[in-house]
Amino acid sequence: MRLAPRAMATHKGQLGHVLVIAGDLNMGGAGLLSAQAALRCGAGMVSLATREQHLSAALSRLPEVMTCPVRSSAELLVPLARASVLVVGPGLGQSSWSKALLSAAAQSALPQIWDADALNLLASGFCHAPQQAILTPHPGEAARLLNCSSAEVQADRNSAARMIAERYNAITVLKGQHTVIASTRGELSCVERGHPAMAGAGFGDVLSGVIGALLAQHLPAYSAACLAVWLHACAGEQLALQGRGIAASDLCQAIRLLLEEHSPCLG
Ligand SMILES: NC(=O)C1=CN([C@@H]2O[C@H](COP(=O)(O)OP(=O)(O)OC[C@H]3O[C@@H](n4cnc5c(N)ncnc54)[C@H](O)[C@@H]3O)[C@@H](O)[C@H]2O)[C@@H](O)CC1
Ligand SMILES: Nc1ncnc2c1ncn2[C@@H]1O[C@H](COP(=O)(O)OP(=O)(O)O)[C@@H](O)[C@H]1O
Repeated sequence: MRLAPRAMATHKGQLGHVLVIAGDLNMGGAGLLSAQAALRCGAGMVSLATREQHLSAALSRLPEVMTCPVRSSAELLVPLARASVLVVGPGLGQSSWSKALLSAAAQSALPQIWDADALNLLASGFCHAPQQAILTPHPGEAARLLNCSSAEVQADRNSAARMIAERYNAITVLKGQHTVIASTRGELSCVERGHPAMAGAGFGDVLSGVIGALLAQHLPAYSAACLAVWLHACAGEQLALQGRGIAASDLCQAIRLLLEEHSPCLG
C-alpha cells in the first residue's frame, strides 16, 4: 500500500483535486488544517469551500489552495464539478448553511471523507452516507452514529468500528488511542501508534486532509485510510518527543517527510 512513484513528466492534473467543504462561523480553522494537510501530502490541487468570512485568512495562510466562498449549495456546484475527492465536515457546524452544503455533497458520486459535523448530521438522520465514503468518527461521534454512549464505544472499539461500517456502508476510521479501521467487507486494522500529546484540537482535521490527498493520488480507499492513520500517528509520536503543546498544523511537515520515506516521489 504505497503511493506510486511519479513519472518525470507528471502534472498536477493527474494527482487529484481535493475539495474541502468546511468551516462554519467561528470554526474556519478546521477547514484550513484539512486543506493544509491535503496540500502537504501531495494532492495535485486543493480547494476549500467555506464561509466568505474566512476568505482572507485562508488566502493569507494557504495561497496555494483555491478558496471558494460559498453562501449556498448552488455556489458549490462549480467547485464540485472540478473536484475528484471531497473532505466534508471539519468545523462545518449544523446550521442551515451547513446542512445545504452537506446535502449537495451527499448527492455527489465522488469519493468522500466525512468527519466531525458531517457525522453529527448523518447520525441525526438528516441524510444518508454517500457511496464510497470514509467516515472518521472520534468516540463521541461514533457514539452518536450508533446511538449509544462513548463508554460503550470504547469498551469494544473493534465492534463499534465494524458496526458503523455495516450500518452506514462505509469504511470507518474510529479515532483515539489505537485507531481502528473497518471496511464494509469485514477487514479490520488497528494502528497501535500515536501519543497522548495528540489529544488537542485540530488533529482529526489534519487526518481527514491526509486521507483525502492519498485518495486523490489513487490509493485504494481502505489502504488510503490505513496509511493516513499510520503516518498521522507516527508523526505525532515524533513531535511528542518535544513534549506537550503540539499544534495540529505542526504535524503536516512531519507527515510529509514520513510519506517520502514510505513512498518516495521518484521511487
Ligand atoms: N480550529 C477549529 O476550528 C476546530 C474546530 N473543531 C470543530 O468543533 C466542532 C466540535 O467538535 P468536538 O470534537 O470538539 O466536539 P464533540 O462534541 O463532537 O466531541 C467531544 C466529545 O467526544 C468524546 N470524545 C472525543 N474523543 C474521545 C476519545 N478519544 N475518547 C473518549 N471520548 C472522546 C468526549 O465525550 C468529548 O467530550 C466540530 O465541528 C469540529 O470540526 C475541532 O475540529 C477542533 C478545531
Ligand atoms: N491519546 C491519543 N493517542 C493516540 N492518538 C490520539 C490520542 N488523542 C488523540 N489522538 C488522535 O488525534 C486525532 C484527534 O481527532 P479528533 O478528536 O477528531 O480532533 P479534532 O476534531 O479536534 O480535530 C485522532 O486522529 C486521534 O486518533
